[in-house]
Amino acid sequence: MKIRSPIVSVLGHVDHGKTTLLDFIRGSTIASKEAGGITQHIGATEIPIDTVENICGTFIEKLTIKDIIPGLFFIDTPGHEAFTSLRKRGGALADLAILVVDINEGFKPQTYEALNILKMYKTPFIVAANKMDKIFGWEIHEFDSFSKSFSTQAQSVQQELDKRIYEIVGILHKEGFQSERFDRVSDFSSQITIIPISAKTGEGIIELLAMLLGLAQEYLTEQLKIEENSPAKGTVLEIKEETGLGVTIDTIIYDGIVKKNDEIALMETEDVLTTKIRSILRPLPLEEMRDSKKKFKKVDEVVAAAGIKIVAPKLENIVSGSPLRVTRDGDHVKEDILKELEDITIHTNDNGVMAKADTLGSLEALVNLLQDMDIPIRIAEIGDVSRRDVINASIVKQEDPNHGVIIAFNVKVHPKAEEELNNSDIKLFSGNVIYKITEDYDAWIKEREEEQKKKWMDAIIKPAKIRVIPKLVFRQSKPAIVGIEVISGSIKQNYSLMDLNGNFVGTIEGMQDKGDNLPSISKGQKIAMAIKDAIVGKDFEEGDELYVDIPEKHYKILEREFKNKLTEDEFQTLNEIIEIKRKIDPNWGTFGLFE
Ligand SMILES: Nc1nc2c(ncn2[C@@H]2O[C@H](COP(=O)(O)OP(=O)(O)OP(=O)(O)O)[C@@H](O)[C@H]2O)c(=O)[nH]1
Repeated sequence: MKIRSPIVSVLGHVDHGKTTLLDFIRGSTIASKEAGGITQHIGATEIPIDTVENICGTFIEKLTIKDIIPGLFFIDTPGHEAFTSLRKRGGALADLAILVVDINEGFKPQTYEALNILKMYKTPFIVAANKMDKIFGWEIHEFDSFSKSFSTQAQSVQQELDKRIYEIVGILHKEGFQSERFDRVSDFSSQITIIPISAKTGEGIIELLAMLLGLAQEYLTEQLKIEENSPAKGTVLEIKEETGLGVTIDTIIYDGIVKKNDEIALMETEDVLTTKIRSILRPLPLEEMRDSKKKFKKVDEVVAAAGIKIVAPKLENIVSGSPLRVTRDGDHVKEDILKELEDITIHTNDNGVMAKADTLGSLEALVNLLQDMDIPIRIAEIGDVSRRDVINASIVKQEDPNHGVIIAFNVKVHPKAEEELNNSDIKLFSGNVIYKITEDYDAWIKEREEEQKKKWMDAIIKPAKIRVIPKLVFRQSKPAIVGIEVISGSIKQNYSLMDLNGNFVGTIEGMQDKGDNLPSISKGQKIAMAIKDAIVGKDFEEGDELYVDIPEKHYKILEREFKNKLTEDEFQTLNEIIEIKRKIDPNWGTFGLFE
């Protein structure tokens, strides 16, 4: 058994300072050479524990974990990519996370997204409230601890900082987390720690590093134990073509050992690949890299945690985020990986949306989110949007218009697919903020439902009443043409009319005002109406009030869906119509048991 370094990922909204923070941590440690500096990995930087101790001094005296872990392993890919591509089965690859929030801007869309990812994977995290040096009046004390620097600030500056911290506390509370500024936290296992920092001046970095160690001690002692001699497990960060080497994979190994000539299993878009490692490459230390063109050193074996470049045949179709497993005779690694691929990509719905994402991890995040929203998924795939995807969506759309769409996260659209999209009415929801994409989709569905309702509403015969104006009979019959006034509601051609006793009077053949044909009329309008099949003096008289005859089915839909959309006088007229109808059939418009 060996204890490995905790893997730490940095997340946050664009420009809130993730890269600057990582650079600062790296830079300050490169500067302190006497402490042994840092180890470069592919996609990661390891800060040896001696260095962390040197920086933090008395801040970590009480922690015992510093005596057993080799260091802190920071993942260099900042942002949500780090999380969505850096996964291991059923969880995030990162053991800990730093959620960077610009203290002056607060939470932004990608901050929420990062928080959701942390929730999904249940990753312990701290909040770095960055750019505190930008608070008006802040006096910079480079590299100082937060506590020291804060104590020298003017009272108004201190108050302003706290005000902003409490805004973050408020938001986190809404998101289901208790949180506090780190020096006021009473229970580290239930409260999220907020550390005000400046990634630019280095203020507060001491506490940030100390707190990461504290968290590691609180949560991770078991998780960090690895078996040095077990076959390695890792995650593919990136697939890269390198001159002279061909296609290579940048990989983080989080457990076990990997050796040259080992057989490894990896995931392709639709299958599992096994291949043999030709060489393992590690980046050279920073100074050596500057002097020579060579960036890597060949090594024979590597033990977790490590970031390495692997050279092997047939790596062209590996997906980023793929698990990497060293295989040994007779184990089930291949089946395991295939099962994992199926868990994420196979969906049994005949009708459902098409989900596309760039990496396995981002596809998993997208699939999870869609499932949480009860959106059925027909196909989930890694890769850019292709013409075939658009055609597939069109097929679904014929059956199920709401789900004949493509929801694409962090991928491109092939020119052929673009063309196909332009020529069809398939909707593409795409972008690089997952929950913004799903929100847009949701909004679109709601809009469609409203439109649909409006169409229904228009098609439904609604309550209305007219009065036949005396002395305005233009024709007695075939059709009867009389002057009328609409007393309530609105009326369209082809509506049927009934009298006060529910007797059928005739069907409206046409409506005219000053020679213009009118498709519909509404309350207050006086017009000439042609009524088919009716005879004035027999079916109705001058001065009569006539009602629109509402079919029972329409009434039921009105009652169920649109009652609140009726105007007051329409509502009154509806009640009169019900009364008339029920004089003939007491059960008219009542709902049966199975409706
Ligand atoms: N004043 C001040 N500026 C900062 C601080 N941290 C970052 N910045 C500046 O903010 C800008 C964005 O910082 P980055 O580190 O690139 O932000 P990021 O979150 O990595 O952004 P992406 O990599 O694009 O997602 C840069 O101009 C930084 O110099 C800070 O603590 N104080």
